[in-house]
Amino acid sequence: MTDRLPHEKGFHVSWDQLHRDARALAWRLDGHGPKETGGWKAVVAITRGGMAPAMIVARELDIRTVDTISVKSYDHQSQAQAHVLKAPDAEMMGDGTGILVIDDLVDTGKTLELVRSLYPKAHFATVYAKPSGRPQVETFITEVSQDTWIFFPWDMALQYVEPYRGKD
Ligand SMILES: O=P(O)(O)OC[C@H]1O[C@H](OP(=O)(O)OP(=O)(O)O)[C@H](O)[C@@H]1O
Ligand code: HPA
Ligand SMILES: [Mg+2]
Repeated sequence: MTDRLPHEKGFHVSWDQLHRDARALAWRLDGHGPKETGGWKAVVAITRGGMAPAMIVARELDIRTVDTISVKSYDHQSQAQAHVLKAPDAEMMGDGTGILVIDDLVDTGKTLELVRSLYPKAHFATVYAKPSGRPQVETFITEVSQDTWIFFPWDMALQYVEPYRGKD
């Protein structure tokens, strides 16, 4: 995973915004499933960040078969490696034809690169994308610059902030 400290900008996503963007992603994907499987046959969420977007997409597209894949990234002397901790149902996945793989965002693209190597015919969709990862994703909604850290609603809490014009 990319460290957020060197990121210059922050992009804060509320639940409401996430909901609207995930719905927009679903609408973009609607009707674009492959003919050989009669459209999209299942949604696979990349845990954990892909789970909320995947649920929203599955609801919008009326897909009730939902599975997960868990990918863990490791840093070996700055060479990031990833491996699968939990795979989705192998019989359902096949080569990925008709499967919609959903994640919250693509950053370097390493997570999707690994999943794509396992299911080359799947369709890869994220809500947000950064330029380095864009080649790994077929469909996304909003692009942010590489030096932007995206803050998701499940990682944030409402808190008091001082008025802009202070008391002194
Ligand atoms: O394109 P990449 O550089 O691979 O980064 C993107 C991935 O990193 C984050 O997940 P993370 O591994 O932090 O786990 P989480 O979803 O459980 O928070 C994010 O949810 C993506 O899955
Ligand atoms: O910008 C990000 N935000 C949250 N998690 C992430 N994992 C990789 N990049 C990001
Ligand atoms: Mg993730």
